[in-house]
Amino acid sequence: MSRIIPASELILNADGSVYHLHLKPENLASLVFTVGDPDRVELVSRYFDQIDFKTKKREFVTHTGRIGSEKVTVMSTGMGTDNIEILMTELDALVNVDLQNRILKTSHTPLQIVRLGTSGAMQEDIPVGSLLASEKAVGLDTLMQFYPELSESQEWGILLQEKLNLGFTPYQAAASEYLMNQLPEDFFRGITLTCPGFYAPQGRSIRLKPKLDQMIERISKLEIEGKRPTNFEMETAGYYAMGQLLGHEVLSLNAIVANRITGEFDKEAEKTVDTMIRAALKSFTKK
Ligand SMILES: O=P(O)(O)O[C@H]1O[C@H](CO)[C@@H](O)[C@H]1O
Ligand SMILES: O=c1cc[nH]c(=O)[nH]1
Repeated sequence: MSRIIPASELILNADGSVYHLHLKPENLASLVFTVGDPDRVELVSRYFDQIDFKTKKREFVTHTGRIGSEKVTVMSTGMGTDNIEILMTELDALVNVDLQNRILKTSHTPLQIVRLGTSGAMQEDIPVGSLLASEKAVGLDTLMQFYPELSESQEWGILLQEKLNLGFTPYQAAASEYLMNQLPEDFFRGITLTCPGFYAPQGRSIRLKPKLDQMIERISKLEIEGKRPTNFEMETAGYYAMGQLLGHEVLSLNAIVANRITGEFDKEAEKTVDTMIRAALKSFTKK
């Protein structure tokens, strides 16, 4: 007999929707595009042929509709891997838990989840305005301290711990090869550092000086099998790790809006994000 998940663990709203996302199973497509910024949701759904469902709770804004005959969802997550843990757990519950009876379903349904985010490059030859798919992501946050060990090798986490003298081992997880193979060649492929903050955790200094001296210089020169860390953002490692543990296909795409070596910010960031959105819709939908 399957465990009945208590009401305090799998929290449902009065209408039967999952607690934070405010979605019911029928509101979700199996292809889900995610964005950090709630205002970016409509920049994706404006390319849908029809929108059948819209909802909003906290930073989680969802539009579900169709491109041609294909059902597609776009939703926002806000910033940080703590939000990604909620997103991935509740998306998974929508397809893999019998919400009425509060038991796990006996068959597993995988989702395809594609992040459409912004990011800062840490290599000079990845200019602002370019697009990058994260092959692997290394999490400098503590989320994976609370979940089972990831099955893949953790060489980047171990190297970063050693070179930055960290008191913990960052975790590492990879993109879905299935989704990556559908992406055009003109996307850079890279090793993404997922940081638990935008300023000091990404080597930025406004009034407070980051504790890690020369962080960007130290990280950007690291190399494993001819590959170097490429970019900073705040969610990808959480997506990849949760996707791996829960059995979903996940890919993170990054519009490079900052270059941390040249000090530039993309003057046409909105255009770069739109180029990424259109490339993703073309690659992952049938139309
Ligand atoms: O543009 P989004 O998708 O929010 O992604 C990036 O931008 C935010 C920081 O400005 C972080 O969430 C980071 O991961
Ligand atoms: O430099 C950047 C740009 C966007 N998002 C980040 O997290 N970092």
